[in-house]
Amino acid sequence: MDPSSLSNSHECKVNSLNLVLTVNFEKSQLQGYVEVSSTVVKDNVEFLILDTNKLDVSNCVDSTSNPINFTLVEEHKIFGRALKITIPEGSRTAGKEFIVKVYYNTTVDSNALQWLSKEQTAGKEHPYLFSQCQAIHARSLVPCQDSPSNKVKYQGEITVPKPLTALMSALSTGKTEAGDNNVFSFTQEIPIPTYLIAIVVGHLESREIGPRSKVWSEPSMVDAGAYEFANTEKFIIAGEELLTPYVWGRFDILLLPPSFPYGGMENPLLTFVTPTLLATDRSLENVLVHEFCHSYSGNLVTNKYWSEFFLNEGFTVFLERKILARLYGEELFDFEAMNGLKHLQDDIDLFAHNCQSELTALIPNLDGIDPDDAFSSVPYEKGFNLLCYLQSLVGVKDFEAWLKQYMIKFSYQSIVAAQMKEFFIEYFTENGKAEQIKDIDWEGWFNKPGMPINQVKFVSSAAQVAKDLAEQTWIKEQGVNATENVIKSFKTQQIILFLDTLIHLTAGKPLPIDVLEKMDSLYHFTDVVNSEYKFRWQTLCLQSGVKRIEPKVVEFLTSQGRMKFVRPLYRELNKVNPELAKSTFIKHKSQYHIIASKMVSKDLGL
Ligand SMILES: CC/C=C\C/C=C\C[C@@H](O)/C=C/C=C/C=C\[C@@H](O)CCCC(=O)O
Ligand SMILES: [Zn+2]
Repeated sequence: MDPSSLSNSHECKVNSLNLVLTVNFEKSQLQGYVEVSSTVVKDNVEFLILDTNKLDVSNCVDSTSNPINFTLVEEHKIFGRALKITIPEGSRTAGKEFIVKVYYNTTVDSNALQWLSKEQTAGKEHPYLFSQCQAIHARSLVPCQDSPSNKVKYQGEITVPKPLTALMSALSTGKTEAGDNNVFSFTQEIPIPTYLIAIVVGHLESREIGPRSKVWSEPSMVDAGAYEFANTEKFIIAGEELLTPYVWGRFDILLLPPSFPYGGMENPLLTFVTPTLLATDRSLENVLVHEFCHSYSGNLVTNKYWSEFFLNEGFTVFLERKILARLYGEELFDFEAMNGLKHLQDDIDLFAHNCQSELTALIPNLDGIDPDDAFSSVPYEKGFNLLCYLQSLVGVKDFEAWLKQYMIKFSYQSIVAAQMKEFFIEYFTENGKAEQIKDIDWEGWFNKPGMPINQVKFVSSAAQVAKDLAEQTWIKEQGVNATENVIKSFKTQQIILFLDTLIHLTAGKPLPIDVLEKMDSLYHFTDVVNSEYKFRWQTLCLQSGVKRIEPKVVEFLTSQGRMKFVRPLYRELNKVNPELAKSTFIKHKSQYHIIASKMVSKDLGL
């Protein structure tokens, strides 16, 4: 049973959802109904139980519009309200189909949705709506069995005011006119977990960037997006070579407004990405590779429960780095791995500081815990390190062969780590490698908090050069002999590692202000476009007490809402200037996504 869901797919399993909704921008509401088709799993099951959160449910009817009894159970603070729908007596037999139409509206408190006024968009002429359902927010978009353990097909019929366009994480099947509105139709024929249901409505335009890919965004950003993500087809081909043919058909990209709270979200057929990836030189395309890799790990082979999130993210980071290494040189794999370890250590330290070290286990206990509160780099980087360790035992070639078989075996399923472990042992025992894998401490890997228990050594000379520049030239020598030359030859990822190393090594012992000023006069970090540099540079400056950076920090904090940037930066600003941090957040709170706003509020102790 999924501790993050109140639903009962083990008794009555939902197979498909048909969302028939009108988008009402005046009220910031989706209005309409969902037709839920389910199969009764056991005899004598009285109820179909769906998750809802902050939804107004008005009625339940059968296919001939006869009313069906329902009750909304008292609200759980984290998991919302269970909707108990009475299954008619004649259908309470295992194998029987049960279809119910649930009439409902979303509310302004629906976590999954962000409604932007026209002033909050780039074009300033039309309002905009987008969703973010991972991990447990689909229930605030549509009544559903909101657990990754259950996969559903879905259809959508979305009515939007002209001239806006609606898109979903599904195939577009048509558009019809209805007076002042357009009705867009969609179908997702591959069963997916509900966290992958997605919708966007806005003034959208698209550009072809490959034989199966388009970039969508507001008109003013679409060319920049098309340039930035031009390598998409190369990633798809590399993924198909490493794994199996891409089954989803299209891989389109939606470039969102700046308040999108994540780098990217792997909504099938329509990956959502933040505009903070627009570095103008394609240097942040690794996020796109990451989202593409979720087409396999996550979207085909899905974690059954959120506690097993590393099956989605650890595998995806591993695939992402494999593909990047194939395209841009093998050393990149170790380079990224070294950088990842640093982030892992930072997050483990942060959880320890907050007395929550148990959440740094690869499979943490999430009973009663909001998955958003447990989110960190642990499932990403520790999961990645587990796979590197397993690969080191059996060799790269055989491990890659296993990975392909793993995808084939578990595609279209939701699984737990024990199934992955069992298949690994079975596969390598049959392939003559029982001896190599006999001492794996699975229990320690899965359940022990903290850093990985068996650390694979990563080697990268490019990483060493970046670290040397930080350690030797700037920390030891305080920049006395620094010139602008060395960094000129650096790739983006080296500059990021350089800045990360400085942040890491100067924690508690910040660089003097004049040293940072000299660095800025040589490297011009204050005015960079690249969001990854900006975030790290501003962090360093705040830690050293560079006062002049504060207005720049406020500008960055209020011009985008990606949690990876805004949460740590607000925390840093709060340490040196709590008044500015709090007043900035309070003033701009409404422009952030609800999830981001909730997390920053907690971080600032508001
Ligand atoms: C161990 C269990 C922890 C968490 C459970 C699952 C989901 C957490 C929830 O907060 C949703 C996360 C969504 C993430 C989407 C995209 C990320 O990969 C982006 C990473 C950060 C960034 O680049 O901005
Ligand atoms: Zn991911």
